[in-house]
Amino acid sequence: MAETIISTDNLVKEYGELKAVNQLNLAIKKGEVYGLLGPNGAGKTTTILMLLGLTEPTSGTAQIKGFDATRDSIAIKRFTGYLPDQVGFYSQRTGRENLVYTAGLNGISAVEAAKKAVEVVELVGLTNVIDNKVKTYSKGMRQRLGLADVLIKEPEIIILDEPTIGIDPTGINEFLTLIRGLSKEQGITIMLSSHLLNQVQKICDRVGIFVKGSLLAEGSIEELAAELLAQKEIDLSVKVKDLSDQVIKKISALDEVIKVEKQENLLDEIYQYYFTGGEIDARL
Ligand SMILES: Nc1ncnc2c1ncn2[C@@H]1O[C@H](COP(=O)(O)OP(=O)(O)OP(=O)(O)O)[C@@H](O)[C@H]1O
Repeated sequence: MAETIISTDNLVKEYGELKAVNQLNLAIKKGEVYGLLGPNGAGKTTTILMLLGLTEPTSGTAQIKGFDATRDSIAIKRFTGYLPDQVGFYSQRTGRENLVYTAGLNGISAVEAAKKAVEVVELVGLTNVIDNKVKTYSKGMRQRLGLADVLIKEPEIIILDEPTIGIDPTGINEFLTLIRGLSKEQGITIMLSSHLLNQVQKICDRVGIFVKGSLLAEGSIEELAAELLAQKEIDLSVKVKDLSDQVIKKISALDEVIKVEKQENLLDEIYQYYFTGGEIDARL
C-alpha cells in the first residue's frame, strides 16, 4: 500500500461566522491523482491554500510529506508545484523567457533553466510556440505553460486549482490527459480541485466530494457510484421548452431510463425521467 503523502487532520478554516473548511480529514497516497470535487464556494481553494502554507488554519493541521504546512511551508514548496486557476506570466515575454525567469526565482541556474525549459515544453507540447510572446497564447496554452513552469522544479507533488477553467473542450481533454500521464509515467502525486464531475472522473483515481467545507463522500468514481446510486431509482424532473416526441422517444430508449412521464400545467411543461443512475446526463 502506497504511503500517505498529503494529509489533513481535522482541518478547519473559519472566516468570522463562516466555516469555509470544516473538520477535513484527507489522506492522499503517493502517486495518486486525487480530485477535490465541489461547487463554487465549497472550500476547495481554501484547503489548497492551507496545504501550501499560504493561509493559516483556524484549527487542525495540514501536512505534505510529513512537513507541517504552516511551520514548514518553505520545505513544502521545494517539492510541491502549485498551479492556481489564474497563472500570471509576463505577456510581452516569450514562453521560454518566462520559464527561465521563474526557474531563476526558484534557485535554478540560467544554464540549467535553459536546458530544463526545452525538456518541459516538450512534455507539455509547446515546443513550436516557445519563442512566441505569451500574449499570443490561448488559455489552454497558458495552462500548459503554467504546468511547464511547475515541472521545471521537478516536483513530487502537483496541486492544481480548477485547472481547466476557460479552456476549450479539445484543450481540456488534452490537458487532462497530460496531467494523468504525469502521474502514471513519472509517479507525480496530483491533487486537483474542480466543480466538474465529468472532468474529475476522467482522470482521478479517487475523488472527495466537498460541500460547504465538509467531505461528504470519498472513493473511486466506481465506489462512489455504487454507494450513492446502487439499486436506487432516481426521480429527475426537468423543465424544458419545445421538447419533441422524438426526443422523448430517444430518452425512453436509454437503458437506464425506467419511465418517462410528461406533466403539463399552464405555465410550463415538466418531464420526469426515472432512471437507475449512470451516465444519462452525458448521453442526453
Ligand atoms: N479571505 C476570505 N475572507 C472571507 N471569506 C472567504 C475568504 N476566502 C474564501 N472565503 C469564503 O470561504 C468559502 C470557501 O471559499 P473557497 O474559495 O475556498 O471555495 P472554492 O470551493 O474554492 O470555490 P471557488 O471555486 O468559487 O473558489 C466561500 O464562501 C468564500 O466566500
